[in-house]
Amino acid sequence: MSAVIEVRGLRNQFGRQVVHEALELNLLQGEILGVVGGSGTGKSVLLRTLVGLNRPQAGSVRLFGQDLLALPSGPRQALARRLGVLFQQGALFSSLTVSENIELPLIEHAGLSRPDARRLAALKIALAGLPAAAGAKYPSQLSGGMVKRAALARALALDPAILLLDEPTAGLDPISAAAFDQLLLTLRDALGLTVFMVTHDLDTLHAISDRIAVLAGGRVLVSGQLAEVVATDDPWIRDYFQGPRGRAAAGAQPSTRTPQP
Ligand SMILES: Nc1ncnc2c1ncn2[C@@H]1O[C@H](COP(=O)(O)OP(=O)(O)OP(=O)(O)O)[C@@H](O)[C@H]1O
Repeated sequence: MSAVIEVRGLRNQFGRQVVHEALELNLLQGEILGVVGGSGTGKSVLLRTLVGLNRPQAGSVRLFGQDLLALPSGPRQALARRLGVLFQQGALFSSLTVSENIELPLIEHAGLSRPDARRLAALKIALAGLPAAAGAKYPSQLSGGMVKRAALARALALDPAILLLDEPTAGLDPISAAAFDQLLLTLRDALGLTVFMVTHDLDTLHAISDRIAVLAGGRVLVSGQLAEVVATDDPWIRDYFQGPRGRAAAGAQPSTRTPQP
């Protein structure tokens, strides 16, 4: 399977703090990759680097074979538009309705007229599993789960090839989180998306990830299918996957899962 994102020799440093050192990662076409690691291991910084919001000190990020960091700003922004991002807090504009939040990139980047953008926004709202009436609401009028779906609808606005999600189920109750997991799986299958998902949610990892990458010590300690990762001899991995919550998540999963495309 081909890699749609290839990270090589990545170094990120803030002052004296080295967050990533010689980090290597592949995101494979059509997969859902779960990215885990202890707090502060640089998962969000990695996501921000992949979408061009953080410039690393060294290394390369190839998106669809093109070196993101070497491109001039115009082509770099065009390339980055093939990525849909769901940030940790949703990051919707609070002064705009849900529909207006989705219309904005359609008008700014795709050059659509306001009426066309509104029609397309309504489709994205439905795609994210929200009722049509949610379009006229402001983010503050939505539940946490609805905010996540609205942010997902916006991330899907420009028909991205890759979705990057920062803790998509954080703060959701278990039923809403499980519904969100299933939505991601459905969208991946229906739209042929590739998904990079930072998460602490063990249930999500078990339910929908095809592969898992574990960040530790500034690099990807291991990446592979769940069984391979769980078998890695590392204290953090053992505590994380085989602690009480890890065992509960493993026990809660049905024995069959949608196979990887
Ligand atoms: N712009 C920045 N300036 C300085 N330090 C930063 C910046 N962005 C991130 N950091 C630092 O980099 C480290 C990694 O941050 P990051 O948010 O990527 O961690 P994380 O793995 O996503 O953590 P969590 O699981 O708690 O969300 C942290 O110590 C953070 O303080």
